[in-house]
Amino acid sequence: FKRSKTRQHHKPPSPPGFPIIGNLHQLGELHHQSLWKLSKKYGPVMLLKLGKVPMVILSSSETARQALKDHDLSCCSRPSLVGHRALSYNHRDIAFSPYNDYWKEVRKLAVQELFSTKHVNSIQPIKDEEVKKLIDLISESASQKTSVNLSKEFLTLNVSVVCRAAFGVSFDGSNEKINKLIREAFEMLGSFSASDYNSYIGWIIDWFTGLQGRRERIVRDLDGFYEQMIDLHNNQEKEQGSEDFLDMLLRLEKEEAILGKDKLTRNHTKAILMNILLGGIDSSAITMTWAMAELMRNPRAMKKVQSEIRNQMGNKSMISLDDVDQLHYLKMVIKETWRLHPTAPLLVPREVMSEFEINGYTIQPKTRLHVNIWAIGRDPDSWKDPEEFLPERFMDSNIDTKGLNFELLPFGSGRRSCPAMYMGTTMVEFGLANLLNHFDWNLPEGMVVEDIDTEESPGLTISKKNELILFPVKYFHH
Ligand code: HEM
Repeated sequence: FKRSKTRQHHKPPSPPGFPIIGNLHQLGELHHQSLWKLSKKYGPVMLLKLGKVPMVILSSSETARQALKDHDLSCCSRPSLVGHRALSYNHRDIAFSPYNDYWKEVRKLAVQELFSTKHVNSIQPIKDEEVKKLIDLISESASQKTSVNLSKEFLTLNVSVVCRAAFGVSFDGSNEKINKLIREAFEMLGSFSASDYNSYIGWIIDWFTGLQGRRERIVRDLDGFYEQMIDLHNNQEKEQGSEDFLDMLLRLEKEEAILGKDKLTRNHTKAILMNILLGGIDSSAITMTWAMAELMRNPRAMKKVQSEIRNQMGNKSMISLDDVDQLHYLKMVIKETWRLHPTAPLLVPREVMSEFEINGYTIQPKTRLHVNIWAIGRDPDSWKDPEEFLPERFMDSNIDTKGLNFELLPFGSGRRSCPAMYMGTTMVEFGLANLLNHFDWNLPEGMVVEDIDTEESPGLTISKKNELILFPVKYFHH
């Protein structure tokens, strides 16, 4: 008895659940918030049962470090979830692929060809043009004294940049449909599907709640969109040396290239397009919207960031990527935005491959693992006055967002961290710097600072639920 007891696994604490559903009912609409509340009672390593599936939630920087650094290799696979599977053509993408040779090679290819500093800098002219277009559009609103829906405009800006940069395709004027499709896809990806927790009756529940139908429609619409992009591509005359990322994928497809053990097919190409489309557009747009919302809620920080930009840039009509490097307060504003509003609050779920321990608790293979970076950003052990938006907290600190400071992980950490950190960060910094330079921003008539809410809409990524609508006033340098 003594021997069997010492061999017993030490399970993390769990909130009590119900038979069959386990803790599913405790997830609420905004999972990260419900899990944050539960973690205050059950601690930074918590085990939940979703149906039969064990899920561990880590809610402190220290436990995140243990998982993502010390045991990264034991937990860097992804679970096979119904929604992810459908959107990724059976995990043929980068983000939802399990840890295998295909994933290693396709990620390496994307890092070299698309996300490298060299490539990101080479697409700067596209960003310049698209940001200029947005400035012109907002200037028009300023002169007409009409409002601008920043949530929508940031999404449109990022659709244009990403589609032009990665696929060489412009969708001027037809972005509305894509914007909606992307948002719906993320909501679907973040919703917990019953089929993932009960393989016998789950699909009936999903069918009954309409999730299955919605999923099928989104997958069909996105597929149509990729086809459209590929067609446009095939019909374009390309000059030599002007191959973009999609050209390269189509070429590799033709050459029947092998990545890991997989021969690259049309479905692989589409799955990779999905990652770029969903990963690339939504996250930057969401961050830009939250940053503007927080600056509007904190006029002192708004004044300070605008003074920095305007004093340092003089009357430059366009702030370049190099200029942005000198804008230290702007960078602090963006870090503070990511602390309070991380794009993917629970990161992308991981799956444990081999047993390891965190804080003395055993984490078993096949467990789903989430790191609640939303909770970590509000942890009073890591942050003083965590609810306050205070960019100055980064003034004398070395904390950055590259995945080595576990109290701030907007891009995750370890093998599965975001491969497009540089691309995402530069997009956010560049876009915000220019808009803050060119315009002052007012609230709609009758609205006061306290009326700007921070309600979130659910999903794998959390956008601002109520759109941010502001009145621009053109700023002229004296
Ligand atoms: C502000 C911008 C961005 C933020 C905050 C962000 C955040 C994240 C996060 C939190 C993850 C999951 C990390 C984990 O599970 O540990 C991730 C993964 C990923 N992101 Fe980003 N991202 C951004 C921009 C982009 C862009 C521009 C692209 C592509 C064009 C992109 C493509 C990806 C891909 C492919 C993965 C999956 C990596 C893997 O599983 O190996 N992201 N991102």
